[in-house]
Amino acid sequence: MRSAHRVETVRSAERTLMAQLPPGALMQRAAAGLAAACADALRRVYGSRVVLLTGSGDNGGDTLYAGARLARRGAGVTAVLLNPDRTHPDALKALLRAGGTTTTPSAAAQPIARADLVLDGIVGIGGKGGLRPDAAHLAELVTASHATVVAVDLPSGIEPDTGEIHGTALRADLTVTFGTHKPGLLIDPARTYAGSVRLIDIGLASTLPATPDVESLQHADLAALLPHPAAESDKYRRGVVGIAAGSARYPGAAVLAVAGALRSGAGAVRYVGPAADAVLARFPETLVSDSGPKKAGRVQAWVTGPGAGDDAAPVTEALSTDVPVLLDADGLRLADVAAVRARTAPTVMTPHAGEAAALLGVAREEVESARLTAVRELARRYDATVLLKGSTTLIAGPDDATPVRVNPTGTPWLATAGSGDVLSGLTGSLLAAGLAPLDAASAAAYLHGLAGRYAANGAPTAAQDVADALPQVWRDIRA
Ligand SMILES: NC(=O)C1=CN([C@@H]2O[C@H](COP(=O)(O)OP(=O)(O)OC[C@H]3O[C@@H](n4cnc5c(N)ncnc54)[C@H](OP(=O)(O)O)[C@@H]3O)[C@@H](O)[C@H]2O)[C@@H](O)CC1
Ligand SMILES: Nc1ncnc2c1ncn2[C@@H]1O[C@H](COP(=O)(O)OP(=O)(O)O)[C@@H](O)[C@H]1O
Ligand SMILES: [K+]
Repeated sequence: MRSAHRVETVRSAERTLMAQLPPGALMQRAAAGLAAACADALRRVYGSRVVLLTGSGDNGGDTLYAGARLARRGAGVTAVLLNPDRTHPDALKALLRAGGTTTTPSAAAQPIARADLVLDGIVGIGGKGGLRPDAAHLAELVTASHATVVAVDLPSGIEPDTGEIHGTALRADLTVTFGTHKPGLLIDPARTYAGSVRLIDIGLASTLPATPDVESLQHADLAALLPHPAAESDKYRRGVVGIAAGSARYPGAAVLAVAGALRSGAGAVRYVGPAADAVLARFPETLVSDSGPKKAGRVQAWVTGPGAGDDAAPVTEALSTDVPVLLDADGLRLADVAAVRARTAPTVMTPHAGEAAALLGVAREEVESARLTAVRELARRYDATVLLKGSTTLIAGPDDATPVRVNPTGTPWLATAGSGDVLSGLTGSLLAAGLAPLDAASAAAYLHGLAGRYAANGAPTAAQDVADALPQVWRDIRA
């Protein structure tokens, strides 16, 4: 599991750790890790040209100490001081002793244009809001240069706790972060500003709380979560997933939801709705029932909503059962908030940003720019597990104390019609297999993202191909 902690939590853990160590020890650990990462990025340090964008806080201090280490190895290092009077004094002395030089923001254009490497030490976890004008000007010069950009702790200008960006932020190729990930490094829009992220161990794990604020499943977590049939399994023990989806107008949504469910570990898939012929033509193994969800026979989880059009009946009926329900697409609009809140079994909702915006009564852009706030608010309002789809898929449980999950595997190739229907069936299958709602939804997002990558393999793909790639993803994870 990859963990991320909010600034307040990081600060408190740092205080506890610092009290156990000699003064400055943490900053030296950070600077040593940062210098090593920069050396890797440069490949050859001796003779390279390095520019340090230096703010007046400890983020600037880390940067100057790392610059001193690079200067001692033969790099030509120039520090651009945004606030010369308030620059970290000891770190500045160390740089100058190592042979580094300083300059002002107004004279920074030439050194930045000639740099091989730029370190962004303008602001770290002490930042608020977008970059101020002089720092924003430096960010423009960096964007126009060919230098590799390494952000120190975070790309300056992003909101560390949420991944929001208000104004200008600096775009990095690599972010070297200290002690723990910060939520903003994992969540869009800020995530794309961070480039690849390298975590430096400064000993903080010993003082951070065990429960992070945000977390992200990794391969090993998936391998442990995926259901696997045992010797005594039968189709009911493996889980029967019910799909109440599709309409005469949108039969394809039902077919794709069934496709996702069949390839995700359920022992059987039951279908109810007007698209039975289309479903059977493609998947003869589906159990089709003429009645609604309540009378369809044994089912351990229902998926409802994809392609439903305006028919609220199957949605309402599925919600009235006492098994987990996945609500997607039209189902989100057709479901009554009070009915969802009143359920005793879990509900998982899977809106994209547009659907989430409609449910929250805000503009789509508001959801996209503040994903963490939106997913938490929906989970709270509906007392449900909410999976917010998009460039970074987030999953929140109804309880605020539970970390929000961020899916690390997504790919923009998944932005293709019907891929969300595959995800619904997939999630339903994992719910039917007995996974807890947060695990089912985050494991499904993980599998779906990888299946999108496998299916696309660098070229356009379609939703059916994503479903077809699921078994190979499954095999690779279990291997
Ligand atoms: N604590 C530790 O043990 C360890 C901490 N470590 C490091 O310390 C960093 C945190 O340092 P920090 O607390 O000094 O804050 P920091 O991020 O440098 O920012 C403060 C400066 O930014 C400025 N500023 C603010 N907003 C701005 C904006 N929008 N645009 C432009 N400027 C803005 C603000 O200006 P002011 O408001 O004071 O005028 C002030 O000068 C952390 O990220 C990590 O790198 C590591 O060494 C490991 C051990
Ligand atoms: N830019 C993106 N990057 C990664 N994944 C994306 C992106 N855009 C969309 N997706 C994913 O593609 C899927 C699209 O689902 P959805 O919007 O419901 O489409 P549909 O309704 O056509 O099935 C979701 O899993 C979503 O997370
Ligand atoms: K920074």
